[in-house]
Amino acid sequence: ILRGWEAQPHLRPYMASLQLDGKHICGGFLIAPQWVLSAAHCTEQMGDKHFQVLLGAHSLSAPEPHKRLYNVKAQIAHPGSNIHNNRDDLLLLQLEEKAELNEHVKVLPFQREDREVAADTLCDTAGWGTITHSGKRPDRLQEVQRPVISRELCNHRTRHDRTITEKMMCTDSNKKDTCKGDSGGPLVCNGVAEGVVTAGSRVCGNYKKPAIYTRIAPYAEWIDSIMASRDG
Ligand SMILES: NCc1cccc(Nc2n[nH]c3ncnc(Nc4cccc(O)c4)c23)c1
Repeated sequence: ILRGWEAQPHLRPYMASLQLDGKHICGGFLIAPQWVLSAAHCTEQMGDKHFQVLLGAHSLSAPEPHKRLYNVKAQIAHPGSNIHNNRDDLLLLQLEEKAELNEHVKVLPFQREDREVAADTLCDTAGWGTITHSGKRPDRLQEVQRPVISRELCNHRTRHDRTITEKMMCTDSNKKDTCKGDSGGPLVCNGVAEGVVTAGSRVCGNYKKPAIYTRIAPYAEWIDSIMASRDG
């Protein structure tokens, strides 16, 4: 997160850190006691390693009472996701067991009605992604509030030039923005997860490249079918 601020500890108890060998790679969030939603592009760095999911954390390094690292029993990328574009950039992770829910670990509801979030709506996004262009990584969860921009503006020739589908949405990226390591985190509007951070052009903080999110509502049935099909 560029030009954001430290989140109030544990006020975003749905936040997950996807880690490889103890290193934060991507964000994610708890959508059910045993399921985390993230971005399919996050698996591009895995090689033959397996993610672990950190829940209940504010600091990545300090001991905290409700922090717990979960192994992943299954990880399902959306069948339409691929490395060449941002379409269907969703990843479902089934934890080895149901997360222990408490004040610091909670499920975040996601939008099921497939209706656009109005432009200028202020939404929140959070993550342990880089906080400077030089790639400085925070120890504690950061957050930022950004206004939604219309798909028409986001698709302008000088912005993302007609690559934003009706299954994506955008927020203004002037200075304050998501960045490397924030992929997979939620875009929360009025307390509901409307989108999942995707890297898009990977540019951060440049108003000419608005931040892109995979809208969740169009995928509600896919998400439900995967969760139901695995000892749901
Ligand atoms: N704002 C959109 C967005 C959301 C999530 C991730 C991203 N960026 C990135 N995702 N993956 C990446 N691998 C390498 N570099 C990256 N961005 C980068 C790095 C240094 C300076 C800078 O200005 C941008 C990214 C960008």
